[in-house]
Amino acid sequence: MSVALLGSVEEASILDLHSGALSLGKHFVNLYRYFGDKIQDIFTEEDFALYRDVRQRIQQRIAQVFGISSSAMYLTKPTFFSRMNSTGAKTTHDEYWHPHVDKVTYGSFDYTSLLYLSDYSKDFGGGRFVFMDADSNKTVEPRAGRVSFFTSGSENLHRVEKVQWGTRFAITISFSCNPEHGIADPLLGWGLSWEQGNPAEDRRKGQSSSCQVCDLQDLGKKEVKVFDGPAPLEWEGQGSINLSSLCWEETVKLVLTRILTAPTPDKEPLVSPSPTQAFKLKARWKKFRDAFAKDWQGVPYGDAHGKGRPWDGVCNYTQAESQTHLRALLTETCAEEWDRRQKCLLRSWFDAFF
Ligand SMILES: O=C(O)CCC(=O)C(=O)O
Ligand SMILES: [Fe+2]
Repeated sequence: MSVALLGSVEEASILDLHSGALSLGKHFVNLYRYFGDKIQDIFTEEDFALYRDVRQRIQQRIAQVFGISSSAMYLTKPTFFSRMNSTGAKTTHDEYWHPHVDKVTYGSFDYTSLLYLSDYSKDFGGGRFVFMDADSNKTVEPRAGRVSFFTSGSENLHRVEKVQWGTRFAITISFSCNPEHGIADPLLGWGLSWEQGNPAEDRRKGQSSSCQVCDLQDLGKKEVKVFDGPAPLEWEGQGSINLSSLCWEETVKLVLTRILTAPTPDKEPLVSPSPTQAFKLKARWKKFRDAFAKDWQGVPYGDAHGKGRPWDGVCNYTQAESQTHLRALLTETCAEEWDRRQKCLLRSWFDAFF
């Protein structure tokens, strides 16, 4: 399976190796469920090893930069490849450009990392990542091999500019400090034993799921047409999969491989902590809360950004509810994480090679 597969429909799309979720037009399909043991024609063990090694390398780097123990970080979900292009979003879950806080959107995230797989201004235009800061926005230009990482709370409100042309690939890999939110690395074998359950899902039982597995299971019952060759026009948007595109896009694989083999250079962090940062951040919490209320005035949060994004289960509430939730989150974070967070660098990035 592949990032290239993401190219089979013309809008923003995601591929989650953990759950097997792949967005196709207005739907999600579960690749593991769909392909069963044929998944071995699509993915290889090496693909999964590559993904796992990149994940480990990013995790170690985050731990090092933020001064925490790598063993206290747990891979959490959703973790996914994304593909964005300039074609208008077909569903609200494609609307990646809204300002958001990952902790609110995804629930379990404590640290977000984004590994970019294509170059701003060469492979695509627009599509820069913007930290929406109180004083001024700070922008990260995606570059193949660049990893941007940051704490997932409201100190890092952000958005992605709309992609103007070309195609932008990235992987979102996120970590939780709560072992309860941990998931295992994806394994090729999951595709073979999907019916017996997915170990990562089992570990999350009893927890409000932010993943789309339920939707996928429903979708799994529907017919998805698989064909070889170009998609007949009338199948477009009907969840068709082009088998000929089911291979790792070579450039993407190359980038991942180069990341693993290159030494990690020491680079200045994108944003350095300052003595006054703690004060600024406290103001930031308030500003965010106010901005949040204004931005989403009259818009049920779930409709605009939650229900439309099946992996955003955590956001399926109204604006008033989301504000209550956010307030609770702020209080909780202030109490439990504030000290730790303000001691940390809040953001950093490195280029894995170049
Ligand atoms: O792809 C990116 O640069 C960021 C995407 C993002 O903010 C998200 O998925 O939460
Ligand atoms: Fe985000």
